[in-house]
Amino acid sequence: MPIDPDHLLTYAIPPVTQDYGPADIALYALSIGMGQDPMDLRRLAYLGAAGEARAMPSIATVLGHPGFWLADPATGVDALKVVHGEQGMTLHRPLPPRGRITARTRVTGLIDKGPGRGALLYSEKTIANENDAVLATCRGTTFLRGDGGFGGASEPVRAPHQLPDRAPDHVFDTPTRPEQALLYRWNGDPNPLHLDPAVAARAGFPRPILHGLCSYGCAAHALLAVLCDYDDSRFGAMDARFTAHVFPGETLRTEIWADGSFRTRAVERDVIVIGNGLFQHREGS
Ligand SMILES: CCCCCCC[C@@H](O)CC(=O)SCCNC(=O)CCNC(=O)[C@H](O)C(C)(C)COP(=O)(O)OP(=O)(O)OC[C@H]1O[C@@H](n2cnc3c(N)ncnc32)[C@H](O)[C@@H]1OP(=O)(O)O
Repeated sequence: MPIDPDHLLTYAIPPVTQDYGPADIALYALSIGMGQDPMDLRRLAYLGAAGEARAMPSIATVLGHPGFWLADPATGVDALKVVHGEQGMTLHRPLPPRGRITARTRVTGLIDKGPGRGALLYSEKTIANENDAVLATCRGTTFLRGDGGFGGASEPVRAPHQLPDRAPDHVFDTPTRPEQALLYRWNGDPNPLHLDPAVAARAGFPRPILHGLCSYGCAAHALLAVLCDYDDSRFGAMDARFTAHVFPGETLRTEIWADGSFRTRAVERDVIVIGNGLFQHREGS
């Protein structure tokens, strides 16, 4: 049954209010592979190893996470075929290490790629503090592989950032662990595609794949290290496209250019898994 674009475009995703603190931000940092060097105090700052933990900027992508709402049969979406296509975020101010936030997620667009090609669902999440000041805005593209050809518009699509045509200036490796997705899911995405081999097989993968937002967090760590010297107040915005799946246990190598362009490679298979990346410093930092 084709999806009903009007229903999806107006689908009411409930707002999420969340109290978070040191345990949540440490879980997030561990689940994106931070803390593997127990001698590096700059990384360990994000785990609260010495003093209060700092919030990794990319935790904005999971704070107030609405969950895997596309699995609701009322959306009409073939949830088994859903993959995360693109992710962006802008931090308007540094995220405090603890607090109460309210996240509001809404669908902002739906693009029909045609029968057999899929559809793109654009969404936006804003995170506000108790004074209603917006801390961060997150932008997502969900690739609905099984839902093209519903008769919708094929424009406008977001143009992906073009990377420089020269070798990167820096590389930063993050080894992931075979059980990475089992830990990462506790940030709010229990999609069985990442956990259950039978579900992964039905979706067309030989084994469960890593959450896109986990790979995104690994890349954010690389950008924080290389371009911000672990100072989260300098982290402004980050946009990227998920170009191929990642298997937990692979090493993610983020290749970074001085202008903020980046991409991430799964080293063992030599496949670009995040492409078209663009990082920006916070204005004035
Ligand atoms: C906030 C949102 C939250 C969403 C959460 C969802 C729940 C999560 O638990 C799910 C996950 O985390 S899944 C894991 C992470 N994602 C992935 O592994 C997907 C990796 N990418 C792919 O498989 C393919 O690129 C694929 C399948 C994406 C596209 O592959 P192809 O079909 O081969 O694409 P191609 O033929 O090259 O291009 C078709 C048209 O689509 C555009 N496009 C390609 N990749 C895109 C992408 N990643 N995002 C957006 N658009 C994309 C192309 O430009 C092309 O457009 P056009 O026809 O206009 O040229």
